[in-house]
Amino acid sequence: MPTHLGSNQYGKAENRVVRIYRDTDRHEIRDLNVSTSLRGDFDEAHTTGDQTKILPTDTQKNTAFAYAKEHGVTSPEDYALALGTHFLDAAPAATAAQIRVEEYAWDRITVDGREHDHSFVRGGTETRTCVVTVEGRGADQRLWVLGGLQDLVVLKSTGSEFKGFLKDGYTTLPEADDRVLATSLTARWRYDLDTIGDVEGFDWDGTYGSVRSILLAAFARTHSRALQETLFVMGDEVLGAHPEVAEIRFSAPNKHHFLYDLSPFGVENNGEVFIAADRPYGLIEATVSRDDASDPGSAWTAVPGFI
Ligand SMILES: O=c1[nH]c(=O)c2[nH]c(=O)[nH]c2[nH]1
Repeated sequence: MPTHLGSNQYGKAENRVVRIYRDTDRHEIRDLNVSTSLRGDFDEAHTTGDQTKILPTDTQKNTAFAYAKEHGVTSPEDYALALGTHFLDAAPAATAAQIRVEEYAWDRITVDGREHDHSFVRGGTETRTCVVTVEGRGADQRLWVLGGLQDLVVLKSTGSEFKGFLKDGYTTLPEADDRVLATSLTARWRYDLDTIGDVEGFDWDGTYGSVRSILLAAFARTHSRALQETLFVMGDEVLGAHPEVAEIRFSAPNKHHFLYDLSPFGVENNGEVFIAADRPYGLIEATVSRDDASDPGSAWTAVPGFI
């Protein structure tokens, strides 16, 4: 039976790299989950068993740790760009490298009103993410950077409605003038590197913080007629404030909060007691792009969970 090898990639997933900066008494911590992946001319490794062109995943792991010291982790994006570029030099058969990073937040512990120098408490459920893709070498090299966050859990206790929707014989959902709106937001945004220009000097951390703040403020301020509308407003505001962001994609589970029926007990429930259902959930996904956004190229190739 004739067969052939289709698309493939390989690398080391989920290297838990923790970099501590301890040059002064006030330590800094970057806590990362790093996945590396190479694509290219690796057919023989699969079809004949010849591993000559394979840079082992173990070597990729070692490099991820070594680069945390040799290059440093000033931001996930800067570190991932250095690592991705390195792998194209190290593995001649690779045509592209993809580096995916999740960063876990640590906040300083406050003791007697002062932030401690070297003690931290894990911050929230959310993680910062980035995906860097490096393709080609030398003058033909192309880079793509996605910033992002996942599991940013937000809720508004009013200022949300859902009504006027299509109804058929299976519709039971009542129209809601005032409901709880909650989601665990995942967002990824694509940076336009031509607009950024100086990739090495760019303030990746500051931009991440600004995008996150805009998303939260837009969620809070927008009177929501649907989660779909809220996502669009959030994306539109990020693009309005950040010319260096070409597009933003969202995946947002609608974490339903249903009013609990207390009438059997003769108790009035005036929008005060809800049951938080964990499944099923509505899953709302959307992309907001600039009309003149640059070509996404390989930015989204093999990025899981995105339309
Ligand atoms: O914001 C919402 N969007 C929907 O598409 C939808 N569908 C639904 O049942 N509830 C909601 N809420």
